[in-house]
Amino acid sequence: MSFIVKRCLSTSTAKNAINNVTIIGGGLMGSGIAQVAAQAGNNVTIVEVNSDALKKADIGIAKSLERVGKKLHKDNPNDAKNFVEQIRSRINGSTDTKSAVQDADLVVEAIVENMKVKHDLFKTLDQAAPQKTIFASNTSSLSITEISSVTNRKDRFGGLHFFNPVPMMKLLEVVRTENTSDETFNAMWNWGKAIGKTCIKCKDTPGFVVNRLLVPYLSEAIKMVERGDASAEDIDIAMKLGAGYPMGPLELADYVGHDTTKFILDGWHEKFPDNPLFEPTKILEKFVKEGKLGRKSGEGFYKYN
Ligand SMILES: C[C@H](O)CC(=O)SCCNC(=O)CCNC(=O)[C@H](O)C(C)(C)COP(=O)(O)OP(=O)(O)OC[C@H]1O[C@@H](n2cnc3c(N)ncnc32)[C@H](O)[C@@H]1OP(=O)(O)O
Ligand SMILES: NC(=O)c1ccc[n+]([C@@H]2O[C@H](COP(=O)([O-])OP(=O)(O)OC[C@H]3O[C@@H](n4cnc5c(N)ncnc54)[C@H](O)[C@@H]3O)[C@@H](O)[C@H]2O)c1
Repeated sequence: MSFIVKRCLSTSTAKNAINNVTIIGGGLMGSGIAQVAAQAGNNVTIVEVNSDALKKADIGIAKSLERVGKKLHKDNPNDAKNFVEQIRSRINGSTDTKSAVQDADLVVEAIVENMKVKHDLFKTLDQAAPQKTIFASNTSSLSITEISSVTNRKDRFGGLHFFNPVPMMKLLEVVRTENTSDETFNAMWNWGKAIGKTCIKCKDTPGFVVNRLLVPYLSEAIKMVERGDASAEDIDIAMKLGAGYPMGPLELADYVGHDTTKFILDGWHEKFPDNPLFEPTKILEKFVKEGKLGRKSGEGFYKYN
């Protein structure tokens, strides 16, 4: 990843309305979104809070691309290496939000799940980005309408909700608000298809489709551990072997990140206090307080090295 924002003309995506994509936040999700966009031929800029965070994103992307490259070029390590380098060369890093959106056709926000922090960011972005730029949030649970309310481009604003790990998960939820124009929705939808995802259309309802079903399931599994109904390991084995899920719910909660799940549940509990599905869980409180955020911090229900 180059640390200087420098655009080059991409011929492979000339027919596509969206060529230049800026991703704000290069964490778990942002780095995956940057990777798949670059793999599809987009010029990508990742914005992070400092150069260490950019370096971490770059390392994560390189590791993930190596796995993809090995599969694509099984018999030719040189081609695999070139593949990784070619995709990485399309990704730039920046710590300057304003200059990083100057040429953007699309900005995808993937920062912390907190309305105030997202509002502060989008106010800045709205002033800095050209009129044509479409804004999208990768929020897991917040209202896209509410996030967009601080901008003057509510018609050019929607949700693009990816799944973790982005390079492997095929789904993209494309969310439109009452204000999202047809043109914006179609551009987001076509971009989703161009980067290889299967898109579904969602209204701006809490959790869209997947998280409205998944988060209460994860939360109930955590409460089962709290109640001592079964161990984390046994619950995970049960759901893998008894329900055919690729990961058990506690493994998956570690994978998603306990800070993210806690933000989602807290937000919904505040908005819908009578819904028992959104009641806070003691284990999540404790994990987040202790910095045990799951796989990304090295520990959650399980330990990772
Ligand atoms: C909360 C949010 O808003 C919404 C969400 O994101 S909810 C979370 C949604 N995600 C899920 O439910 C994930 C469920 N888990 C899975 O689908 C699978 O366990 C998994 C794809 C993550 C990993 O698969 P698994 O078989 O367990 O492990 P592993 O053998 O390491 O990987 C399988 C393949 O994926 C590839 N892979 C896994 N992660 C990868 C990554 N980050 N980059 C590139 N390739 C990757 C591996 O190279 C491997 O490829 P191969 O089979 O061709 O060799
Ligand atoms: N974790 C998941 O499984 C998942 C899945 C889908 C959607 N989401 C959503 O995606 C968003 C990001 O989640 P994540 O898991 O990638 O979080 P993360 O903590 O891994 O990454 C967030 C990144 O944003 C950076 N950041 C924070 N403020 C910033 C700013 N003002 N400018 C630039 N960078 C900034 C942080 O340094 C961090 O690296 C959240 O809204 C979350 O709800 C998460």
